[in-house]
Amino acid sequence: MREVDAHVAEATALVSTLAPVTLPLREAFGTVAASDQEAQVPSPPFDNSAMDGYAVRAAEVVGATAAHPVRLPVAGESAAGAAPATLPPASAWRIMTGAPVPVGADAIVPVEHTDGALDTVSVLAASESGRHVRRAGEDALPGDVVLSRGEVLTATRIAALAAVGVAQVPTVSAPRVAVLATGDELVDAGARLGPGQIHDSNAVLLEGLVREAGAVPVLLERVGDRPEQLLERLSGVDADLIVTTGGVSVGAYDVVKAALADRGVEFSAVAMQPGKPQGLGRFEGTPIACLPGNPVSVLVSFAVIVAPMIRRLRGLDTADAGETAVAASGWRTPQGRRQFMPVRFVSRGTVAPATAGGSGSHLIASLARAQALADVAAGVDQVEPGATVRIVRWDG
Ligand SMILES: Nc1nc2c(c(=O)[nH]1)N[C@H]1C(S)=C(S)[C@@H](COP(=O)(O)OP(=O)(O)OC[C@H]3O[C@@H](n4cnc5c(N)ncnc54)[C@H](O)[C@@H]3O)O[C@H]1N2
Ligand code: MOO
Repeated sequence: MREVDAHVAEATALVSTLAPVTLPLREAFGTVAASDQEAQVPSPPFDNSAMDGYAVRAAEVVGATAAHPVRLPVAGESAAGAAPATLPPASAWRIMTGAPVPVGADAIVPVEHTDGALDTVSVLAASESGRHVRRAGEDALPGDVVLSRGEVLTATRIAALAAVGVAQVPTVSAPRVAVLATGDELVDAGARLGPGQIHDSNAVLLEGLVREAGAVPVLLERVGDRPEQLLERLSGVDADLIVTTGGVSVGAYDVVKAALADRGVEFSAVAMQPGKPQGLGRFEGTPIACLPGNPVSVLVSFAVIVAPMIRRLRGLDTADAGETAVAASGWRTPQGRRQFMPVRFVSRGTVAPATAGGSGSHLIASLARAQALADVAAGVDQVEPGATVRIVRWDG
């Protein structure tokens, strides 16, 4: 049997990071930055008021109290969006939040600390230089790196770029991942089950997992156990990666294996449970991963093998996050195969098996509770309560 790490290394070697494209910010959500991005303008771009109130010279309101207000003529007013003004000596300037601080002013007195008058204002509290002034560049200066290469463009990062004057960004777009389920026994969700039939849950599982991993699913119409039909379905597919499920084992009707074994896909047994039978290679030049049909095996194979391929396509680091958790309850593990047990978090940092009946690879309904996988080494045959386990996730 092939070691898991060797198989994953072969899988990731099949793909390379997609060529960068430059996208306007609004189209860049979820893509990965292909280069560092620097601020083009300072943030804030100019000194501005943090409060609705009056811009003053702090030195001119020294000692102001409610009992002994300092009275200053109001020389003008500025709302957000106004051009910068100049504060004449011995006066105040009515100002709104976000408006430029007038030249000469060095403090803002909030309106609550005044009588709010429009002609001559009574200042009821002293202020100090710099109070309630948001300084130009205190957040970022031109040339500061706001986004680093390899970072995902999240809402906050896109907002930061917008603020510092970056309108478009070179990014690696979401890869297109084609998904194909196989099997004569499959019918769509909602269809009445005939004898021997089951609902196709792998196609929707993979479609969602691909999305959660930051890629775009391309759902191909399911095929039965006929190799010619499968070849026809895959021929000419426009995708960066193809993922199939089912038909890779040693059964008499293992359609994927029958169709692809002598067409550039290598089938092997990987020392993992579940997910032992696997295929990897290229179909018409496109990287392809052929996963087994059991639904839990699909989830595990995706998390362990396909998710790192998608990460590489996206230009993300494929290294493991190194997350661990403590087992709240124990479970048995198979001999000689590294186990990936679907687990749920019972509390922060503590996990228990998500599937009631152990690690059976058909327990799809129990997967609704799974939040991660616990990775248990091949040499371990029992996870004891309180043991530390490595955690594998499947999202991007
Ligand atoms: N004699 C042996 N039999 C099996 C072995 C073995 O080593 N020797 N390995 C077992 C293991 S482990 C796995 S995993 C499966 C893999 O089988 P296949 O990849 O060929 O998958 P199928 O036979 O097509 O399906 C397996 C199972 O999953 C169900 N299935 C398939 N597609 C879907 C779908 N889209 N949605 C829901 N469920 C699906 C299918 O009905 C089967 O029950 O082989 C073992 N056998
Ligand atoms: O390897 Mo199979 O995926 O155990 O059920």
